[in-house]
Parts: sequence; C-alpha cells; structure tokens
Amino acid sequence: MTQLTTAASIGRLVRDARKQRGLTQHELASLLSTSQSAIHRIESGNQNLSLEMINRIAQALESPLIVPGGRNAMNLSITGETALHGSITTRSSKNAAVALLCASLLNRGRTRLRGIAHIEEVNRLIEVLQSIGVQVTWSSDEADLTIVRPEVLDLANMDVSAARRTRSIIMFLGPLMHLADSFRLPYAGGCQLGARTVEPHMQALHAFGLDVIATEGYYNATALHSHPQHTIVLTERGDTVTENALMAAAMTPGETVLRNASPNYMVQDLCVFLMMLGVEIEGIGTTTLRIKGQAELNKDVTYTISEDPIEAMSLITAAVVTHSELTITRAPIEFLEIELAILHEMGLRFSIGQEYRSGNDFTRLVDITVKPSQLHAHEDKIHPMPFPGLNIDNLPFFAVIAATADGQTLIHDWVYENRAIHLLELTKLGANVQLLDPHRLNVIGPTAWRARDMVSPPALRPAVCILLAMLAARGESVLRDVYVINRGYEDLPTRLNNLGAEITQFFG
Ligand SMILES: CC(=O)N[C@H]1[C@@H](OP(=O)(O)OP(=O)(O)OC[C@H]2O[C@@H](n3ccc(=O)[nH]c3=O)[C@H](O)[C@@H]2O)O[C@H](CO)[C@@H](O)[C@@H]1O
Ligand SMILES: C=C(OP(=O)(O)O)C(=O)O
Repeated sequence: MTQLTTAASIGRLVRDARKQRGLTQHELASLLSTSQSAIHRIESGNQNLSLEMINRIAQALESPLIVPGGRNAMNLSITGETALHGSITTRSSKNAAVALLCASLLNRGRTRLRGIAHIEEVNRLIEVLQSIGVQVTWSSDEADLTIVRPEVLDLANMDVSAARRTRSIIMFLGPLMHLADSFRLPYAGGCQLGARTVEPHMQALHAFGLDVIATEGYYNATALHSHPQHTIVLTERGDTVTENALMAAAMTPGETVLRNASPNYMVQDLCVFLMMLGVEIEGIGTTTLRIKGQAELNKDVTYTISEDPIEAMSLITAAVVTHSELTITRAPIEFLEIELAILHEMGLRFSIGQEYRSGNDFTRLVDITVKPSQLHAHEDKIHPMPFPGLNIDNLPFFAVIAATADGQTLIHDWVYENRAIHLLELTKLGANVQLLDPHRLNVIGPTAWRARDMVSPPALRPAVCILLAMLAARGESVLRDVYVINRGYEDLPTRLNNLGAEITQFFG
C-alpha cells in the first residue's frame, strides 16, 4: 500500500489499477457515477482528489494500491551517513522462486525448494497455492519449502486478492492448462511500472492449445486439446513468457522447439528444475530451447534456488553510494558481467575471486569485493537488454551510481513505460536527475545526499534505490511503506545493519 502524494502519481495509479481490472474509462466512470472525461482528467493528473474520492476509486477498482497511508505499513528510519564494511551473502532470487512455485504445480510428487527467500512475493504465491488445496510447508529451520499438489485442485476457491498482488500469477497458465479443462485467473498485478504485455503469453500458450479470453479483470482459459505446434516462436524474449511456454511444453509429449526464448537466470533455474523432474531440455542459456515433455511428472525432488543477480547488484550499489569496501559473496557472475564492465569503465575498483557453484550445481558464483572509488560518468547511454544484455532490473541502480559519479549520464529505460519516473524521487535526496521523456533520464553527479522523509515509490527497484541513497545521506531519513521492498528482498534492513548501517523499522 502506498501513501499518495501528487495528482500525477494518483492518476498513474488509477490508470494502472483500472487497466489491471480490465475496465475502460467509461466503465470506471459509470461505477463512480461520473463522466469519462472526469476519469480522463484524474488519470492525466489534472484533478485534485478528496480523500473520499480516492477511497471510492479504491473500492471500485478493488485495488489495495490506492489506499492513502496504510495504517500498519512497515516504515524505515535510516541514520546516515553510513560507512559499510564486511561481507554479505547474496540470497536466492525472487524471480526464480516464483517460477519454481508455479512449476511445482506440474509435479505429482513432492517438490522441496531449498533456500527459498522469505519475501512477500513468495508469501502471496504460497497463499494462492494453499487456497487451491496445495500443501505448502516450511521446514523447521524455515530454509526450505515443501509443496505437494493434490489430485484435484480447488480452483474456485483461489485467493484472488493475493493473486492480484503479483505479476507471477500469470505463470499459473502454463501448468494449469494440463490440470483443468477450463479455469480463470485474475489479471496479473505487481509493481506500478505501467502496462505490461500479456499478448506474448496468450500467443505462446495458444500454440499448445490454450485459449484465453481476457475480460473484466480475469483471464478465462480453456484447454482446447488440439494438437500442439512443434516449433513456437515467441514474439518477445520475455522471461515469464518463456517460463510459461516451458511449463506448457514440460507436460506436452514429444519435442517442442522454443525460439526467441529468454536465456535469463530464472529461466535457467526453471530448466534445471524441470530436468530433475524428467523433462529433457537442450539449449539452456541460449535463445533456442528443445524440450521433450512427459504426459506425467511425478518425482520427489529437492531443488536449490540460485542466487539473485539483482540483489548482488543492489549490494554493489550500496557499496558504491556509501564509498565503502564491501564483499558480496555468492554473486552469480554470468548475470553481472556487463554491469561490472560498465562499472569498471566508470572507474570502480573491485576484485573478483575464484568461481564456485551454487547449490543447484549449475550456476557459477564468485565473491566480489568493491573498493571505495571516485567514479566518472559513463560516456555512452546506459540501457538494458534481454539477457545477455545489462539486466532490465539492474538498470535503476545505475541512476544512483550515476548520481555519485562526476559528470552527466544518460539512462535509457526503454522497457517500462512508468519506471524511470519513479527515479525522479532521487531529487528529493539532493540528486540532479532530469526526466527527458518517460524513458530517458539525465543524471548529473556527484551528489551531496541529504536526508528526507519520503514514501516508497510503488516499484521495487526504484524503492531500493531510494533506500540505498538514504544510507549515504547525512541525518535521519524516513522511508515509509516498504512493502514493495519486502516483496523482493529478505530482511534487507537487518542485513544492511550487520554491515554497519543504522536502520530501524517502525509500523504505522
Ligand atoms: C517474475 C519475473 O520474472 N519478473 C521479471 C520478468 O517479468 P516479465 O517476464 O513478466 O516481464 P514482461 O513480460 O512484463 O516484460 C517487461 C517489459 O519488457 C518488454 N519486453 C520484454 C522482452 C522483449 O523482448 N521485448 C520487450 O519489449 C515487455 O513488453 C514488457 O513491457 O522480466 C522482466 C524483464 O526482465 C523483469 O523486470 C521482471 O523482474
Ligand atoms: C519488475 C520486477 O518484478 P515483477 O515482475 O515481479 O513485477 C522486478 O523484480 O524488478
């Protein structure tokens, strides 16, 4: 839940939540007994709203994101400026965890996910799984999660409000098409990053015989039991779309060839897991996957989720912005090479230790020690690309890093309609960040960071960027309502405190 500050940000939240509910401006207007032009004005940020109107809109949209100042929100108080020291271990990734939770639906045997992170995104998916009858149990040391699917799922009982809070619910489509003839799922939610495509998912799954009609906030899916296509070309090299297609292929007998597949880290984790279940997959880490599926997957398996490159990048950023010497252990190097090459060009001094393997015996890990450095702006624009490009989720960290560097850096976030705008919040902490258009930021450093009392932007990575900048700001900063951070990071404040940060949590 997010406290709202300006008409423009309220407008963006309303528009995104309306689209997520699958309503037109006309339909929302009639629910609120107002005109379409009034909704247009609200969404364009040209209308100041009373608290009462905000609450009415929240009710009509059934959106927990449009709640002014949640009363039990977790907030952080950060005393800077911080010098970090020591070593911190990279936790397992959110994005692999959610893919594997969805994939566990394919297995009739017992799935044990080792080292899964305790994060809100995982909690929401556990709530959804439990609501449909899946047994989900934490081990006594709370490190592992065991998942056992019943013979028949109780899909009518799905916890829709938990499902709506995560984008990952869309990855139920691939497994469920093998378990039910028809079913419905609420529209995928997640961060406020602007509209995100679902069409590539529909197109890919249609090739396996799943028909999906999106209406009034739900995907209504019907398995047509038609002959699946043997070669599928994805129209976007997206991560979750590749995962959906992989899960559909896993229980489709015969060989499926998936072209323009994402080779990204969470997709690799999913492939290795599916192979443990008996699915044959060639081409892991490339854009062409050959999958030999099985009509039934029934094995007791234990899979260790690999380490999160985005968390590793966040921790590298923590060291850079606070000018600290810090060792980040268990960093998945294959997914950080471009980021480190750019940082090297910007003058960052760091060393990389010997490679070793993650618990899944597949992912290559290293320890990275970052040294205090005087950075200069990157000469070219910094922009992300699907893997093996600079990771799309790592781009926001370059805004904070550019703000600590000497000179002017252009950051081009072509991927998300609404993410760059959240990074403008860095200006409240003293950074010189200009939004050139919805996708391009001009960042001029260095920054003398100053403490502020702020509300978390409703987007995970930009919110973490603000937290990291607050570590570098002298005085007491407050970051309110950090659910969005807890969605993807396990107990980040305590782990930063172990490195010398002074962060306290309070609720209200
Ligand atoms: C649960 C999970 O794993 N989430 C990740 C996944 O989301 P996910 O796979 O759901 O990402 P989306 O499909 O929403 O893609 C993100 C945006 O990139 C655009 N796009 C993507 C690929 C492409 O080849 N062309 C293109 O234009 C899409 O239109 C969309 O607007 O991938 C995103 C991009 O890496 C990450 O930010 C998310 O953290
Ligand atoms: C955008 C992200 O995640 P999601 O796909 O879960 O919204 C993210 O991890 O930065």
